[in-house]
Amino acid sequence: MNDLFSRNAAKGAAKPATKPASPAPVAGGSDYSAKDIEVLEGLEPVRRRPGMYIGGTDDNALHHLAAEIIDNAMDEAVAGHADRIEVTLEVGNWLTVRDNGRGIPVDPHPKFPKLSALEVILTTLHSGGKFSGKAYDTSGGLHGVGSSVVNALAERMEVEVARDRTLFGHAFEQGKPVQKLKNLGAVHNRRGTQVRFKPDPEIFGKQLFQAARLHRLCRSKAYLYKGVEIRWNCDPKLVEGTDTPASATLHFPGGLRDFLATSIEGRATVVPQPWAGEVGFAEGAGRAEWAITWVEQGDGFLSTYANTIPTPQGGTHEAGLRAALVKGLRAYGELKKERRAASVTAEDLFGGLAGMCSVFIREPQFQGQTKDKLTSPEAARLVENALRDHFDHWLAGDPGNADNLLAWTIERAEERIRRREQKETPRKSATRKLRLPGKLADCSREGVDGTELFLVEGDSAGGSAKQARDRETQAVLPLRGKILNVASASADKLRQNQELRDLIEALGCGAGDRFDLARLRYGRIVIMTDADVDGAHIAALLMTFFYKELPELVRQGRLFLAQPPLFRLQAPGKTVYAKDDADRERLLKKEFKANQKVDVSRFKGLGEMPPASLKETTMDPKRRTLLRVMLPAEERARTSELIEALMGRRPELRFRFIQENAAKLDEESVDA
Ligand SMILES: Nc1ncnc2c1ncn2[C@@H]1O[C@H](COP(=O)(O)OP(=O)(O)OP(=O)(O)O)[C@@H](O)[C@H]1O
Ligand SMILES: [Mg+2]
Ligand SMILES: [Mg+2]
Repeated sequence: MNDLFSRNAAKGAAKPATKPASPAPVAGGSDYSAKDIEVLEGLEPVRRRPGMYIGGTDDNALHHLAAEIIDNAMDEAVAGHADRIEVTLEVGNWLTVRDNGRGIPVDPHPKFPKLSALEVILTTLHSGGKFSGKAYDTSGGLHGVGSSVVNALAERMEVEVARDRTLFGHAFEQGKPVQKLKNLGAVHNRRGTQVRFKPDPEIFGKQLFQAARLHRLCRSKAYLYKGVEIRWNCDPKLVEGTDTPASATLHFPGGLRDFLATSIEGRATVVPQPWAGEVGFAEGAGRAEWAITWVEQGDGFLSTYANTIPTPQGGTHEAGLRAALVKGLRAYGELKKERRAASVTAEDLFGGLAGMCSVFIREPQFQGQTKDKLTSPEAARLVENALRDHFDHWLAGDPGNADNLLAWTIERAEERIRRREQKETPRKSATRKLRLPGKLADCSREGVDGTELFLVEGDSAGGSAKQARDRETQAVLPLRGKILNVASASADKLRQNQELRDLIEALGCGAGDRFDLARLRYGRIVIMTDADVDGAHIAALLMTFFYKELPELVRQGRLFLAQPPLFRLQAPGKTVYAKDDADRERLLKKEFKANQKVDVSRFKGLGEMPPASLKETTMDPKRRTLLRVMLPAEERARTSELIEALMGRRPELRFRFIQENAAKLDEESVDA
């Protein structure tokens, strides 16, 4: 090690050097000098600043420890030296990872002859066999940091290496060796490395490894590399009452194609078969594997990996994929003489994309030790070139597929352009002169895009909704009492109704003949009434009002129904919400154990729901489901007739209108 950087050298040098040169301390100043500069040695920096190495000390950071050790075993497998990895989680937060690879070298290290290579690897940062590319070809490890960081942050770590028919053992606590490397005698039928460790509660507090999360990690690793079998095991107590298996053999010769199939199970896709394949890069620079499709509704996802390391923040490989797809689709559009294809952007094509892309490259560069993003510059070009060709062939080979995808993407592009135009009519300038009803709690965002108006029943529900909302984008208008039955009321009578006048004022777009969609002040209008018969009636009345007075707003898909739950089911450590009786029975069976005591409460109204629950279940765009209210084309002509029939004379039919028609007509779940 370099003496210049050792702590004592720094201290020794500091004293004589600073005295003569340091000026007299000024008032309030400090005497800040070289003696204040610390140089941490060995693994101390890891314990002092875990964030730099594992991104923090939270749940993600904790699980990153497991990923580091599993990644090392995967590197050994991908290099062709191991084909089996066993991952075992015990009660007490002990995790064991064992592979049948070459085993970490245990011979004395040339640079530190008194230490085994194993000890050097585990007690020094930047020690490893992946710097030169001689021992590994396309490894996920590259810094020589991972296993030593885990060791530093473990209360105890026990390593066993089986090499040349001999078993060796070593043990560490908080990164410090507590014994010498031991020869544990002869072994047969065993080779490879086993690392067993327990994260240090001094660093991670009471946080524990979660079986579900580790199982998922193992599963994705097995999908990413067909040449490995991962045996997952955990104490059955840790997965009681959950979907996670206590043991599983994970081996997927179908690779990413199968991974995608299980990940989108049951969702309708734009193309019947995914675009999937595998291709080597030019000049043996590595390879890529991918499986990609597009979901018709809701958001998609894109998971990218480099040398089996997940890269949630994307990076250069993802940029290459984007470029290949966007350029490929535009070129196809040109070929088909579809002018509108030129306006397609990555956003349009990737919003509903669902898929995975995994690359294996030499000497990858990542951002930081958590490796959330690939930064190797050459990856963009390698991926784009290799995938572009393949994508072009796929499009040309199945015009049915390709035309579907093109039409779907163009539709999204046009929707995006429309949204942008709306946004350019700024909210406040267009509406400043408007009178707004006093009880409207408006949102603060300028512009219409992304904003919502919630129509709620009564002041107490209004109060809850105001606390539960996102002030920036969500406005709340409480409507008092039953609004008029609009189907049988005359236009004059309608205009006199205070509640409806307030509603039209808040919307800003006028009604009837004076309706102008461009002046609508919100992106979405959401009817949020109690989950009972009265609530359904009010919702039906409001929907009728919109059909009659602002039909264009409905036609444009701007009207929605919120879906508040009716029941809360609670047991220690678990809360779920049910939307009706059937749902409650289903959840009781599915979510809780047979003999468990579950506290079931029924919400009398939204006003009774704690704002946090209302937010979580009904209002938060990330977690709720909304129903879009729309009439299918063939029903549109009959709209007024239909409404007369349901709302005019026969009140007993009212509830059916919302229950059946609203559910089966063109509504779709959004935000899901
Ligand atoms: N399961 C294993 N089998 C064989 N060798 C291993 C194993 N685990 C670790 N090693 C050796 O120990 C070295 C150090 O591992 P460590 O995780 O600290 O760093 P790295 O994998 O090289 O890089 P990174 O810090 O990016 O993970 C590796 O380069 C490899 O030579
Ligand atoms: Mg590593
Ligand atoms: Mg190391």
